[in-house]
Amino acid sequence: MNVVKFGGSSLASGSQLKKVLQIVKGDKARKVVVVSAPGKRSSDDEKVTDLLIDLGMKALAKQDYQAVLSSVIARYSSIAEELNLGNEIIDEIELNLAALVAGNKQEPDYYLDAFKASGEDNNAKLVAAYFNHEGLPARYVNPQEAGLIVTNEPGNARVLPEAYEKLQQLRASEEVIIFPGFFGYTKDGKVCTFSRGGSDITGAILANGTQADLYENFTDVDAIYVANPNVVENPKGIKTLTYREMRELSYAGFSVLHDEALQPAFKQGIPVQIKNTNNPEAPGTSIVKERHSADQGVVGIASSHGFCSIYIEKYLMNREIGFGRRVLEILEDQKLSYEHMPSGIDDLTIILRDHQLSDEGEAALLERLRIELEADSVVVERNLALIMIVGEGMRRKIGTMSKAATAFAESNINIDMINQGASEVSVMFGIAADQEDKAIQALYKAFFE
Ligand SMILES: Nc1ncnc2c1ncn2[C@@H]1O[C@H](COP(=O)(O)OP(=O)(O)O)[C@@H](O)[C@H]1O
Ligand SMILES: N[C@@H](CC(=O)OP(=O)(O)O)C(=O)O
Repeated sequence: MNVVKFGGSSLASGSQLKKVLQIVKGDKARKVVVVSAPGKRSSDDEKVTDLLIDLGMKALAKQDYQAVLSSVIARYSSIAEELNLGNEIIDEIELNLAALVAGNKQEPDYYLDAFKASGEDNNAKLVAAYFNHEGLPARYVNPQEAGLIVTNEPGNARVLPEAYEKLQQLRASEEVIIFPGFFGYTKDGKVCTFSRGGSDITGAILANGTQADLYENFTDVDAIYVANPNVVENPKGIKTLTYREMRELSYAGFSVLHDEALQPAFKQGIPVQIKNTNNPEAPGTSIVKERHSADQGVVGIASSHGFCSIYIEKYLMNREIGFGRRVLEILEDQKLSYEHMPSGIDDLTIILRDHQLSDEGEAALLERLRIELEADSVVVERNLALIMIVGEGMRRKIGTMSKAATAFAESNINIDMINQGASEVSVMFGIAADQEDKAIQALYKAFFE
C-alpha cells in the first residue's frame, strides 16, 4: 500500500486535478492520498495558504477582508467549475470560511492556524467530491477522526508518538482516503498546523502510521536536482539519495521536501519517491536507507539565507570549565534557538536565524555575553547565507574541501565560516547573502560539470 502526497502545484487548477485522478487510478496500491491547498498556477499567482493568512490577519485586526475572502472562494470555485462539480462543495467551503471568521479571537495564533489549515481541509473535501463524481470511491478523512494528534505549537506543531498507532486503522478503508495535509489536532481539540510546507510531514506520518510500502511525493519537477533549478540552469537530476543526505539538503534549502518529513519515513524504513505530477512517467528520485554508488562524493549543493553569526572571543576559553554551558544558558534566557556552533581554541561562533534577533534583542544579548562571560570581543554579523555540500561518500573522498575552496576563490567569494558536521555527511560554508547564487553556480561547476 502506498501513501501519495500531492503538493499545491499539483492541485492548483481543475486540469491539475484531472492528472491527479489519473495518477491515483493508475496504481491500486495508492490508497491514502494526502493533499495540500491549491498552490500557484503560474509564478506570479498566489498560494491559497498565503491568501488565507491574509484573510485571517485582516479578520483578526477587524479590517475589511471581503476582497481576500472572495479571492479564496474564487480559487475553489474555478476548480469546481472546471470539473463540473456543482455548487454544493463551494457552499460548504463558504460556510466554513464564514464560521472561521466568526471564530474565537482570544488566542490569535490558534485563530490564524484554523484559517491556514482550512486550505488543505476544504481542498481534501473538494478532491474527494471530484473522485466520487468520476466514479472512484473516495472518502475525506478528518485528522482528528484519524487520531493525528500534535503538540500545542501553532504554526510549528509536532506529531505526538501515540498518533502513529491510531493511524493504522486507515489501512482498512475500502475507499481511497483523501486526507488534508499540514495540520493535526491538539489533545484538547484545537487545530494546529505544522511549519510551512508541512503537508509533506503529514504524508510521512501517514506512511509511518499505516506502515506503507512506499511514500510517493508528487510535485512539479522530474527529480530532485543536485542544485536548486531556479539558480542553476538545467541541473543534473539525482536518482537516489539516502535519508541522511536528503535531511541535510532539505534543511539547507532544497524546498522540494520538508526537512521534517524524513524522520517518520526513516523510522519505519519506508522509501520515499519524489515524482512529477506533470510527467508521471519520469522515474523521479528515490530516498532510501543506503545508496550503493559509494564512489560518489558530493551528491547535492543547497543554500539558504536569513542567518546571522555571533562571534565570541576570549583568551583561554579552552580552559574555562562551563563556558559553553553559560553561553547556551544566556541564549536560552533570551529565548533564542541556535543552528550551529563551530568553535576554535579561544573563540566560538553561534549561528542563528536572523529573524529571531530584533535590534533591541541584539543589544541585550551582546551586553550579557560581554559582561557575564567577560569576553574579549563579541561581534555580530547579519545577512549571512549558509551553503552546504552534502554526500555520504565525502568522508572517503580526498580533495573535496580543496575543490570547494578553489571554486569560492576563483569566484572571488570570501568564506566567513566553515563547519564540518561530525558525521562528515555535509560541510557548511557561511558567506555574505548577496553572494549566495554565485557560490552555488561556482560549486555546481566544480563538482558536477
Ligand atoms: N534541488 C532541487 N530540486 C528540485 N526542486 C527544487 C530544488 N530546490 C528547490 N526546488 C524547488 O522546489 C519546487 C517544488 O517544491 P514545492 O514548490 O514545495 O512543490 P509542491 O507545490 O509540490 O509542494 C520546485 O518547483 C523547485 O522550484
Ligand atoms: N499549503 C501549506 C502546506 C504545504 O505543504 O503546501 P505545499 O505542498 O504547496 O508546499 C503551505 O503553503 O505551507
